[in-house]
Amino acid sequence: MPETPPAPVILGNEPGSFPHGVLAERHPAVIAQVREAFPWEPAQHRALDALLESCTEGVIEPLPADAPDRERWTGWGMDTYAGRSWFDVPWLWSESYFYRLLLQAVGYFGPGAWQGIDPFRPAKLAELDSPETDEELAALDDLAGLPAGEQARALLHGSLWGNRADLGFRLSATGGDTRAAAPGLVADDSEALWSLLPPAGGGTLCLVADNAGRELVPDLLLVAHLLAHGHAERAVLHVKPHPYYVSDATTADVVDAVRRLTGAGGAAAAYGRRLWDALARGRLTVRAHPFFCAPLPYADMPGDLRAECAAATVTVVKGDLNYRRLVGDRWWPPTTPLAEVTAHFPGPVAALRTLKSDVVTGLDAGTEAALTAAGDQRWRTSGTHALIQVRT
Ligand SMILES: O=P(O)(O)OC[C@@]1(O)O[C@H](CO)[C@@H](O)[C@@H]1O
Repeated sequence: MPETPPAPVILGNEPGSFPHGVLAERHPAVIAQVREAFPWEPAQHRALDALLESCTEGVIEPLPADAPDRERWTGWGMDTYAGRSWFDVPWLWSESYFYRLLLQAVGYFGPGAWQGIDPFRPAKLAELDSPETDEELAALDDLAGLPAGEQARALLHGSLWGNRADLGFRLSATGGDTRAAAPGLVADDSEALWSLLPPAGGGTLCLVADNAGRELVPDLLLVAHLLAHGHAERAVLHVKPHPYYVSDATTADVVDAVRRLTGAGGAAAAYGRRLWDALARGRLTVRAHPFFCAPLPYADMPGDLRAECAAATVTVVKGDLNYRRLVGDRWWPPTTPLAEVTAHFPGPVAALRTLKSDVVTGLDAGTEAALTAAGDQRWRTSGTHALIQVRT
């Protein structure tokens, strides 16, 4: 296969670009949201003030000497980027580091009384308790009467479009209208995914989760179905080791989601009980590897995680950020073959993602031409389009 030379890494330093808007507008909005979410103490308010000033006008500061993960961040490039503007370093790196410093500001890593308090939890719980979630769970009663194959396809699409319900995405003007009509698939390799996961096929599914709440619930429903119908004998759900990108799922969010299901009526409760049972029997495992909050592409995955993905029948990566990390956060021409940019990945991999950043690969030439003909490039970032891509 011909090698495509690596495209330029995306930075946030071009005013008017989507990445620049995230750094200049979304991050201040996230700080404002966090500030209002809890009755913080003066030291936390001062730290949030300092972070706001740093991330908009200042430079990247290293973690404090006693930060528990300082060494890890040194290995992830902190010394290289310290002292530089947030806008001039790889966008993926500055976004990740922003969330790390936000947790620092509110005392998440301790020591102290605020250790382990998730600053995004009120927003996540509000979403989980929303009437929209009620409606989505009630719809499961209608699904129950359909043949298993149709249920599987509906649940796959539920998981895919669940990625639109992204709390961080709703915070800034640079995001699109998440209720926009006429969503479209720009690539659909779902048949390849089903051939990797046939009914009664056994094997292990790795699912790299993205957002909590209205994305994690359909992800869990899909996993419950795949386990119940033997598409996988075992599933490993990879979540974030700590709060990240506003709504990313942690273990606590998995617990909240499963309890939300078991506490609901009808078919939803049956899914919840299946998941509860699968966890108890070791058929479903939750993992929170530190690399899932790393500011690096999956090409740099450490050996233990590589081995896990290599042993899986398929690894399904959810959402926009995981896609950026899978293919590399670069200005790829959209027709760059997916097989080339995912050649590093240690086993079959599937991406389920709504498009919320500029990165896209693996489009066929006709699709790209039709999308770009309109002149409006918002299909890349507005969350109105989605893809199911598979590299076997
Ligand atoms: O991974 P997710 O939840 O689908 O999306 C994450 C996201 O909202 O955050 C980034 C900007 O902060 C973009 O990559 C994307 O729009």
